[in-house]
Amino acid sequence: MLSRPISDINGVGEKFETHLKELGLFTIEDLLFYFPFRYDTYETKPLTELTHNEKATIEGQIVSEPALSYFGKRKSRLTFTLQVEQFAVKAVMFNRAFAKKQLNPGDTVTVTGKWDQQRLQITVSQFKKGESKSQEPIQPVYTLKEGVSLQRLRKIIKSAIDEYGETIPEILPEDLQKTYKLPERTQALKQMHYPESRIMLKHAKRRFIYEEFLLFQLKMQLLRKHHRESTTGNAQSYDNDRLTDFVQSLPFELTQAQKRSLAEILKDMKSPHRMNRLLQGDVGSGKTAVAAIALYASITAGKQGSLMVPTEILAEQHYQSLKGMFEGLANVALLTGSIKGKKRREILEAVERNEVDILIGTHALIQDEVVFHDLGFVIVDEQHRFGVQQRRRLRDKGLYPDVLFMTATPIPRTLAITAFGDMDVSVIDEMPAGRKPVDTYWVKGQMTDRVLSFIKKEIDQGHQAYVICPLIEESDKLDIQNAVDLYHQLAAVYEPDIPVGLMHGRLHNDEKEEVMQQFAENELKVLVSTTVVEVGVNVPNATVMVIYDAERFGLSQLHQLRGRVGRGSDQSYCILLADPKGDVGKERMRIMTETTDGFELSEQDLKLRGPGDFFGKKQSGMPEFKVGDMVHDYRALETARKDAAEILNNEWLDTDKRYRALRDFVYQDEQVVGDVLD
Ligand SMILES: Nc1ncnc2c1ncn2[C@@H]1O[C@H](COP(=O)(O)OP(=O)(O)OP(=O)(O)O)[C@@H](O)[C@H]1O
Repeated sequence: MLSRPISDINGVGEKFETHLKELGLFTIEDLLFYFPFRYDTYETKPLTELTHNEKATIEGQIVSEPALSYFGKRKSRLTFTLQVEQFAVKAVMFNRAFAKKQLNPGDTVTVTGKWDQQRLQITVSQFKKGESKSQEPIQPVYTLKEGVSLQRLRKIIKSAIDEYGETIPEILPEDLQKTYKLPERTQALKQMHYPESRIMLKHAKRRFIYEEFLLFQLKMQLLRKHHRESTTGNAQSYDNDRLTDFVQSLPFELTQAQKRSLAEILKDMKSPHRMNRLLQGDVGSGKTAVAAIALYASITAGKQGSLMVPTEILAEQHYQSLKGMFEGLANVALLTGSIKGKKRREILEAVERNEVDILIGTHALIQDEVVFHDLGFVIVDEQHRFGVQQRRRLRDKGLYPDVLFMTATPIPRTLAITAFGDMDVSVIDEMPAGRKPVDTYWVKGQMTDRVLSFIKKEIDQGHQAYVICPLIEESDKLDIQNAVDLYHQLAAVYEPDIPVGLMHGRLHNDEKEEVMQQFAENELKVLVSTTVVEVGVNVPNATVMVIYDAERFGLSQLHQLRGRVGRGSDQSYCILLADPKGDVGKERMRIMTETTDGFELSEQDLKLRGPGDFFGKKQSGMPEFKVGDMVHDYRALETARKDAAEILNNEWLDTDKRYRALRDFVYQDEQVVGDVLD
């Protein structure tokens, strides 16, 4: 019934239907669930309770003849006096000359607009004749389009409710409705469109938020379960003794959090199901170390492993460090876009012949020419930088390889459970012993000279410094110019005593490699760089991170950059040079100086920016909710997640009569039925 076309509703002709389709409304169900994005309230308050500049609704009697005047090109102003309680209020209406005829002294009107406390004046945006009691106090506001006016939309929604309202199925089982005191579905739906009171609207919203989150969580968790149970994977029987020897050969003892994450990963590897796990941890918490051990486990099981990272610098760095770690134990090779010709062919052949145990690289790894002999384990670093397609292509190069995603962006729990509800998650929430939190300062641009002498002082003590240049877009020519300029400026200050290097994305790969190598070997003391060093770069001797125009970066990015220092046991410093104009910018700087905990910081970031922005718009892949808001309605989300888990654990969805309607609804989604996942 509800899936019938919208044209079945009285008053929807062909033309109107076309306009509605442009709004994404095809069926009666689409229309019924096309909820307002906002509600305006028109409840009157006594004048004395109004605050200056508030949007207010007042009711009064017109006591002066409305006066119309014109100004500019066809602009008009209509003014009249209203008697409200014992006060004379001036009402001003712009560009509504037509209203003069409708408004007469003695009339009672209800006007809504911006309230000016000092002048006892209201700038009217809406008016209605008659007392406020006769008006609807809460007005829904919908997204509209040309050809679809508010009145017309409301009219057909009303017809749809009248005609089809009773056929809307209740999908939540009674016990859940009772537990959370949720109104019944049809009733709630009516309230969403025609709210009778604030409180009834609140309950209606609560119901739909919960319903939306529960359905989402059920689908995500079903996908995960499905993935675990039905996909054949490889039970990798790794050699425990060799693995233990390897772990013991590392120059440090693993933290408890590293051990826990490793155990979770190894358990997945041993099981016949395919691993689909996210390893997250703060910058420098030792994720790469865990990943390396897991890769080694896979090798002892006779498989090949592969590590895909987002930048060439990072690929090179991982290659160098893994080569060192696996000296005499495994063959490690590097494949990036800049390795060409004969060398490339040799590497590819070696990979195919199983002479390479671990292949590290950028997205060059997913090209068709790369053929593995037996790929058993895939690690994808900074996974949100790769598109879903890219990740899938790498995974498909093996026969059901285990997949581990790593991210150094500590994802707030709120987001993790929604965005990655289909993955298992391991968290490294502990820093290696001996780390000192990075001291972070926010200074104004005019203090640059003092910052430069501070850098010198640290370098005199044998340390190194990064100076990050004001840019956001690596591809922007102007920004590269910024980096080059800053480099010349600093070279003029420091050289020849202190060698300064320059790094940016437009450098030739050989040059990049060379600069990084020189910095890693302490030949360069200061590295002026764009954000290419943002992820993963590991030079523990660097203790200073200076960020120019820090207000131009988001909190997560600042935190990533700061994570390049404080990687050894020496005290490190992060200096944010910033003159933020707006409050959000100032707030960001303040948060940075107050916390070094990446998880806390990203929660704050989420609040400042909103979830849509968190991963960058394009790659976000974040679910969009119609009624719920992940940040604001966090508790509902958490509750829904737990309830979904309980429903699935008890198999109520499949076996319990009370859950039948919910089950039908969940299984309507093709994603849940098919084997789609990434
Ligand atoms: N348990 C540990 N104890 C001491 N040092 C450790 C430990 N684990 C890793 N390290 C060292 O800490 C540094 C950071 O580790 P690693 O590169 O693995 O972190 P990461 O989480 O991958 O960092 P990022 O997110 O910045 O890429 C490295 O120099 C590494 O050798």
